[in-house]
Amino acid sequence: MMLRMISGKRYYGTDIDEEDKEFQTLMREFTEIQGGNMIDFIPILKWIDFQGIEKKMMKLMRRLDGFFQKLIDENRRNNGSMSSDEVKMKKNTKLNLIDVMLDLQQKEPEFYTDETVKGVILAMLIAGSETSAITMEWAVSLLLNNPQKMKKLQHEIETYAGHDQLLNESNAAKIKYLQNVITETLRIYPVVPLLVPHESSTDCKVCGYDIPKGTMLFVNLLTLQRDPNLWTDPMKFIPERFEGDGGGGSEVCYNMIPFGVGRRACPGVGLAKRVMGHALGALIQCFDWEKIEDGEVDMTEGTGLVLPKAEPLTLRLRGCVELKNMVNPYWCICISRIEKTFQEADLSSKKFS
Ligand code: HEM
Repeated sequence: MMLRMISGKRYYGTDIDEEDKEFQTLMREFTEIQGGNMIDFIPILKWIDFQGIEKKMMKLMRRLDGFFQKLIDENRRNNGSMSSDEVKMKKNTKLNLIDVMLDLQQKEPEFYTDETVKGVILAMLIAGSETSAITMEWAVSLLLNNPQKMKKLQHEIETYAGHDQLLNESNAAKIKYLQNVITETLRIYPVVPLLVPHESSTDCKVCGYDIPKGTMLFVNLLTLQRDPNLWTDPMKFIPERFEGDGGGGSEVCYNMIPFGVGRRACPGVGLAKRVMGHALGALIQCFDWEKIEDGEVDMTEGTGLVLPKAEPLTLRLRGCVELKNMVNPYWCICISRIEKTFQEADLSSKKFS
């Protein structure tokens, strides 16, 4: 989805070509290297970088840079020297992010350089893809371990969207319980558990402690959002706690800040909530979900800059509704690990109407 917004292209699906493979490899390598990178957090490790992370990252960034440059050049060739209005008219379709940035480049070339455009592409991909996918994986796992909540959510979705139509973006945004499920998931499993490193620009005091200028500061969301002094039964999955006034912890009180707060807070919060609500809601509307293993889904946390599950979620889905006007129910399988499970289980779409 992020890629389609950025370049109008789609590198995932069944018809995979060389370009798709190259992109998937680059993204996987980036995640792997970044996941094992402690240098940004403990700078002294830079001097004993035995895994050669910095070198590996620089090499990878050169390849990524080349890939993004090709995307930009392609858009530039397609659009010629047209303004965004002309491009829009010509394509009779929505513009992608590169189109918009190239249009800005025409107006302010010294600011919107290709370097800047590539930086924005990278930031969108890195910050916007795994975060939402991993949160949905945690949400589904929590729902499987709490069947009553799953039933309640299915009922709410059915009440809003019925069986005749696939849940759409605006329906999903109105289902309060669905939004509460996502909020509660982000409380227990905040996907960016230490936010991103911040640095004090002047000497200051935080909670009575003197913080000198230039100190790297982390915010530990796991401690904050699971604090028994702030939350009743903090490790229990209770989406209902956000009903009414929030029932313990609203973002205003800073008890819960999965998207950060202030000037450098996540700018993708609106998009993320919409995407997760829509995708998760549609998946739950279309399928009954079953655990494969006996017992509870393993909720062990993995390591990395983001907070993945240690063990990828594997599950069995059974189509539970036949929706009218729905060409391919698989459009909504957007969690790559789930998609992989489908492919492995050889549940081709024809078998699955
Ligand atoms: C579940 C989904 C997401 C979560 C939990 C999340 C969380 C965060 C957090 C905690 C930060 C750091 C804030 C801070 O340090 O104070 C951040 C930064 C950022 N996020 Fe997200 N994010 C999500 C989705 C997205 C999406 C979909 C986009 C892209 C459109 C995005 C774009 C960004 C960018 C560009 C930054 C850096 C902002 C800056 O440094 O000024 N995020 N996000």
